[in-house]
Amino acid sequence: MITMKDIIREGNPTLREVVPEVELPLSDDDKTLADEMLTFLKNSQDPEIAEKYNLRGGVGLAAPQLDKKKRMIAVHIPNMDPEINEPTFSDVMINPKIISHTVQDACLRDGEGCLSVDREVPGYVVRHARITVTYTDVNGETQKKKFKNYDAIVIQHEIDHLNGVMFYDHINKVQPFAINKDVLIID
Ligand SMILES: O=C(O)C[C@@H](Cc1ccccc1)[C@H](O)SCc1ccccc1
Ligand code: NI
Repeated sequence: MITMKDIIREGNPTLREVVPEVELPLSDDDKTLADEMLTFLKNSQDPEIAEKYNLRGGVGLAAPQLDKKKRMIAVHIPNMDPEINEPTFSDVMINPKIISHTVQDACLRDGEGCLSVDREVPGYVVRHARITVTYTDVNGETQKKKFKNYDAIVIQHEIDHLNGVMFYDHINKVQPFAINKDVLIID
């Protein structure tokens, strides 16, 4: 079971590497890794399990955060409507690629954090408002999906991890909350 001790922190050079594609068809080890990554996110969102194992809540996790140099990310985004128990999106994305995006940008009003960063870094993290992503799923099927709003932000945060990019790289160093007027602010 993945716990916080398995997640590498900023300063580890792996977080700054562009990691290679996952070889297909998936090996048994990679299938196990994919399953464990998604299970970590579900555990981290379960109050009892998270407390028992001292897990930080996460909606996304990239293999390099586990010191695994592979282009693999897990995403498990709960529905904001507490009445709806189903996540808005939950999958492991292998060799994900943003094939198109809007000119319009977006950012989270509250900024971003990272399981590999044990500090607050305030500021707007400006990203594409909507993206189209292709990836291979754990069954070897090619997927092409469109994402917007929070889901698009999370997936871009995770794909950044495959390219050695940290969320604070996107924050304006001089004016962290300066954004141009047509950037969509997501609550
Ligand atoms: O470190 C990671 O990659 C996982 C991040 C992803 C993320 C953070 C902020 C904005 C978008 C994506 C964790 O999910 S950070 C913890 C968290 C948990 C719930 C909601 C927002 C952030
Ligand atoms: Ni992160």
